[in-house]
Amino acid sequence: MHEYNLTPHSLYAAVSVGLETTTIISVLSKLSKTKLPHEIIDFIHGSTANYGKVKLVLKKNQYFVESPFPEVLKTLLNDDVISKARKAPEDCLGASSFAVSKTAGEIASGHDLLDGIELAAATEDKETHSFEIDSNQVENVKQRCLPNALNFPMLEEYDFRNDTVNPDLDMELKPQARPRPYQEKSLSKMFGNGRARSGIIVLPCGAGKSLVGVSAACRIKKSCLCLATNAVSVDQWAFQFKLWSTIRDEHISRFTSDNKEKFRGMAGVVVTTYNMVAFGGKRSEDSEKIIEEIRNREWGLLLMDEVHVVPAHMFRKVISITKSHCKLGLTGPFSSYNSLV
Ligand SMILES: Nc1ncnc2c1ncn2[C@@H]1O[C@H](COP(=O)(O)OP(=O)(O)OP(=O)(O)O)[C@@H](O)[C@H]1O
Repeated sequence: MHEYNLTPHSLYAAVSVGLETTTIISVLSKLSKTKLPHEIIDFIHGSTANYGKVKLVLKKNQYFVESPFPEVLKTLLNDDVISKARKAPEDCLGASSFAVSKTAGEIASGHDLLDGIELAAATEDKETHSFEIDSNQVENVKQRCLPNALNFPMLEEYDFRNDTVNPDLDMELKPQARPRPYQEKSLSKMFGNGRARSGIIVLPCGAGKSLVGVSAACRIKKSCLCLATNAVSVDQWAFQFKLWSTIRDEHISRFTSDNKEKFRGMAGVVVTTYNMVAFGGKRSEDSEKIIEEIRNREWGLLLMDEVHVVPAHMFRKVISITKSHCKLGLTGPFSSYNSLV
């Protein structure tokens, strides 16, 4: 007998991979022996209603919390962690004002998770309100927005096809690279609505996580920073990129203590280790230049190998040092959970 627990978190996980409130309810009703109690239906509605109302966006190397609903931003700013993470607005309108842009009524498109009136208002106005947050605080702000706290889970989707700011990378999957059905399935969850969703893909050892990572990078076609746990893994990843994709040699580089390669061109793939990025001590002149380049660039994809073995403090550090539109973690099944992560 299998027992499943319906929690705000499990429902958030479901909507974040594209399942809609109505689908969740109708499938549960179909599978249920008895009529679905009202409390359960209300619980599902309540747990999924806020998804999509708040978005985390990277623009010109700065992170913004965006929403078509200024009152939602005000609610978030009532929270201590978030209000401290907010960067002081540059205008003189004070802390209660938000930057308003006219471009992003699209926040609600593809989701039937906002109710009709809200949705109409959001798309009609095409007005988005936002405030900037400190990049070092991004992970803390995200945590505060989760269902067990303020319950406005932040949507992190990268509309890479419409990103005209960051240069494209000429990189395709080679014809002989044919992702297996389970690899394709994990990619389709990531790219479900034509955008790249951040998240973690869990596959068993030897199932071919590298091809999944390389395929994701080939779909996004923007600069990609790939983080591995050690120098041997860095070499393997660089090899896998060349094996499966058409990336040109000059567009891929390794950054380890032994190999400090630079890529030429506007966009490229850099493969390095968590340690190289997070290292806080004195660096050689060469390393300093490369790390500056890593810090200053807006990465389309941050590909993180073996995320389950990376300690939380290091994970936070690399996330705050590097600015990326989409973050993809790859890992094996969590057989022994690392309590630090
Ligand atoms: N779709 C595919 N078609 C052909 N070969 C594949 C495919 N996917 C993976 N492979 C091969 O399977 C092997 C294992 O792949 P990979 O090293 O990426 O696995 P992994 O999940 O990273 O394993 P580990 O957990 O040990 O790191 C490699 O030799 C790879 O070339």
